[in-house]
Amino acid sequence: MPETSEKRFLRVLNGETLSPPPIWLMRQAGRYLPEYREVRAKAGDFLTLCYTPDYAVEVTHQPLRRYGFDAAILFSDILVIPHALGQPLRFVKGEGPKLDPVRSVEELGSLDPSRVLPTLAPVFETVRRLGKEIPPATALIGFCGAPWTVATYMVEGGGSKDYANTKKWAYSDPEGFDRLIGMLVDATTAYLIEQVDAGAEALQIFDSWAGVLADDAFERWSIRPIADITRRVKEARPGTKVIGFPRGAGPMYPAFIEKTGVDAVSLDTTVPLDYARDHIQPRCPVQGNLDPILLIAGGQAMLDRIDRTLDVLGKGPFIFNLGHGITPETPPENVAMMVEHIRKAGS
Ligand SMILES: Cc1c2[nH]c(c1CCC(=O)O)Cc1[nH]c(c(CCC(=O)O)c1C)Cc1[nH]c(c(CCC(=O)O)c1C)Cc1[nH]c(c(C)c1CCC(=O)O)C2
Repeated sequence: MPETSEKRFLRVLNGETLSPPPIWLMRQAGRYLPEYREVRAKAGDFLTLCYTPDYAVEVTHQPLRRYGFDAAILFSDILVIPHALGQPLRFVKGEGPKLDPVRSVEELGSLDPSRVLPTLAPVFETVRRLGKEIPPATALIGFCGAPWTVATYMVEGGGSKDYANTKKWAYSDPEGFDRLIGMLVDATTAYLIEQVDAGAEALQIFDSWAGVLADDAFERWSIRPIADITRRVKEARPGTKVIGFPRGAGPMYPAFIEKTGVDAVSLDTTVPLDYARDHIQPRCPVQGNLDPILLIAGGQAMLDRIDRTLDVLGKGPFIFNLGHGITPETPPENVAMMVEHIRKAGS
């Protein structure tokens, strides 16, 4: 018997196969929901939303109320780590996050790891409150960005198309770049342990830009730091479940699972279902991977793909999710249709 509670999401992380599968969506709290936009307007600034437990708890609840998802994910952002290290960060409407870039070992001197946990205290308060307030059958997921993905924002100063500044630093001064990655490993490990202590029941590590690295660079800057974080969190808090999301890793998914020690992986949209069933699911429970744009299109195309996904992955440990975050253009009624269809198909 699994040693966890009966929460369906945790049972699958422990290796059980459930029909219908548990469901949650990456970025399930967000701008596609009018009630989110209302709280967002009240908070004014996005970071104020993340750092005000009253607001963050409320927006975490919103998708649960509508759809009864099997898991809640803490409302915060992967970029609170650079912000808490002291790197100036703002969210510009229509442009996404903007940071004052750090591009050398010398510039790392402006960052202060001792600020991280005190600055993030409101996030831990949000987790504590969610643990008490979410429905008893709903699991609570904590999260962080993976060091590589967070580093791309820190070095580029925001989003990027080619990650050229980050790669130039990494390739020309790998030891120096490792200092940044090491700083992120330390800060992220402490951040995740605090989330577990506050009540997070599983953790997801988002490596959204892992797929732009060649195999040796993927090994050094995606796998190795995630392995370090996973090992250290599990040593400090035995039994903690960790889900990895090496988006775009393709045929490197199996090596990622073996070498990082994560308990489950989130599959991006490009991972073929048959490949996932044959080469990934035998190694660990999987989560994914509906194209978020199919959720905008809706209709029969969406329902057909859901059926095929359930058909191929539903015979093993599987959590229904998207292959990447839900987008602001998604009609909320399509999400309702998706959830209803999955639950009907499995009952
Ligand atoms: C790369 C990344 C970020 N943030 C995140 C990632 C990894 C996952 C992924 O690849 O999608 C993760 C994230 N961001 C957010 C959450 C909250 C929890 C949830 O999933 O509901 C989570 C898990 C809230 C958010 N984070 C952000 C919003 C929108 C902010 C707003 O309301 O204006 C939300 C709801 C802002 C954000 N945050 C980030 C960007 C690039 C942006 C701007 C682009 C965008 O707006 O989608 C960085």
